[in-house]
Amino acid sequence: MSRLTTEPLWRMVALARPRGARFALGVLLGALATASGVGLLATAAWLLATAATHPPITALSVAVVATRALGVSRGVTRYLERLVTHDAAFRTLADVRVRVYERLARTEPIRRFRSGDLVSRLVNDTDATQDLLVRGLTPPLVSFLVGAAVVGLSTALLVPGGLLLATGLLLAGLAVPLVAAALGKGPGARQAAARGELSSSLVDTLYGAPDLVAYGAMDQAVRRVKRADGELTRIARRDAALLGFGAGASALVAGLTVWATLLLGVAAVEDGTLGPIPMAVLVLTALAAFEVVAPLPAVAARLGSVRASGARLFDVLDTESAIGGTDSAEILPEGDLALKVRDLRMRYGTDEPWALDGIDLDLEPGRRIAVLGPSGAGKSTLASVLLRFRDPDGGTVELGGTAITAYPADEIRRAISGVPQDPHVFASTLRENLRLARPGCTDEELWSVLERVRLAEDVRAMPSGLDTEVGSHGTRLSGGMRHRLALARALLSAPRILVLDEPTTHLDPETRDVVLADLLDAARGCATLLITHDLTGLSEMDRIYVIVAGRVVQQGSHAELLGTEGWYRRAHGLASR
Ligand SMILES: Nc1ncnc2c1ncn2[C@@H]1O[C@H](COP(=O)(O)OP(=O)(O)OP(=O)(O)O)[C@@H](O)[C@H]1O
Repeated sequence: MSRLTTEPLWRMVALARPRGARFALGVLLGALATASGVGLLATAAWLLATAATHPPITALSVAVVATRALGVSRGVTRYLERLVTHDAAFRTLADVRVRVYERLARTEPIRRFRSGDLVSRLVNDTDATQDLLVRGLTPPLVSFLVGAAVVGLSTALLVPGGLLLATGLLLAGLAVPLVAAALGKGPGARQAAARGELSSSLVDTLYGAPDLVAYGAMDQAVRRVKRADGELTRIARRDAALLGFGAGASALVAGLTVWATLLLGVAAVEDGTLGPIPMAVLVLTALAAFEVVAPLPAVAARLGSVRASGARLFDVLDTESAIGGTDSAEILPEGDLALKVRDLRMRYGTDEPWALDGIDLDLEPGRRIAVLGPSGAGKSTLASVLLRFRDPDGGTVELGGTAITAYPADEIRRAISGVPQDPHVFASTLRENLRLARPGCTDEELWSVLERVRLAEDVRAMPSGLDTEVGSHGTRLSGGMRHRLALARALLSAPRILVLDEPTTHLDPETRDVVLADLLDAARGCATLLITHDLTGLSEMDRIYVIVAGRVVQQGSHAELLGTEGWYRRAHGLASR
């Protein structure tokens, strides 16, 4: 890739390409608005200077009308410019957000990023794109177009005046912004990362508060938040100082140029090379011309931080998808589907050991199987391959006789639903948490599925029933209720295969037995794959696969395995025979 195509600023601008026509219209309207402003002052200067010579009123009427027209056009075109560029920028922002979310959905939950930092990337760094497009793209183009026109007009009036104005505009519109950009580069580059650090340390502290208090580590965590906040405040102060420098330097150049133009003009009037009226126009046009370049130093000072935000945004967008076939439009056949896994191999990197090292297993419609194994055996990895969060590195996984990699991930997840170890419950009502799986479903269907997972009685006892707010992460529900809710949600999506990944792992032993029995009961009739490291509920399974270090070391029914020498018997505390 060339340097241009890897430069974050350029890539951010390129994101707006589909909205190119709207941005071009925005530049045109911006140029008209700014030109109207300059024209208004130039016409007003002519009008005032001419009026001072007491001409007949008819000599002024065209200029009076022009002043009015330019005043109106300045307001209207500025309004339209804002409307068009913001509309184009917000549309681009929406496109970018969708791309970021799609990337996150395709990548196995992005473990590289801490949650607070990821939120900062999604919100602040994505917003920087809008900042660049609205403030960093249109104003420089408008300044260039209108600046050139004003210099042309001034040169036509008085050549040295035009040259002086060109020099002043280049200083205020190019040299000052370049200095501001150079000074802002370092702090700007640190700003986005500092915002991410503050956000993640805050999120960690808030979510980990009970543990931090329990271990007496709260002070340390708060100090970390304060440090991150202090760094961000220092950067913000430098940013403000830089903005002040840019505005001050620009105003100084503008003032000096206008004074110099005035002196030049007076000399030219004395020489007789310029009339007094054009002299007034020349000076006031020079004053107006600096309004054209006024926004540029502030834009340049922010480029460093916008660039760093862009780099963080593309860090997410460039994350390799862990799965292929995302463009496929294949549809799964209706009806029951058999799952067939053959010689499945998967590892997390070419230098990593095999997490799955040749797994074979079968799940026929309506049957129930368990995958049992110690921690680190590869059970969750198997679930993530089945749910298409990752692709196999070898072997096949077939659903209804076709490899799952031939289907888009969403299609597979329509057929295979999972209840993860730690199901996420959204800070909303029970109804909304359930309807996530099937948006149009009726209350009757919700109650029916709640009955199935034995949650209906608890929900009826709540004063607001289905409208009960469950709190952030479902904190107002017990662990067992959260798992039942997650299963209800999975069942609502009417899956053909249900993957229960250690569904009761965080519960106490007694609750675990009851919840698991209820979950299996509720899932009756649906092909079920139970992933577990404990021995609860295994006698209910049609077949049990024991996995150790990514390989199936034993398989059979509960009774068969108990009767066979090996891992399963030992795990049940039975001595060798
Ligand atoms: N995202 C990852 N990146 C690198 N290695 C990973 C990743 N996830 C898991 N592993 C490794 O793959 C192997 C299998 O892990 P996996 O989580 O599938 O085991 P598990 O049987 O589900 O364990 P547990 O019961 O503790 O959840 C382990 O050696 C683990 O360290």
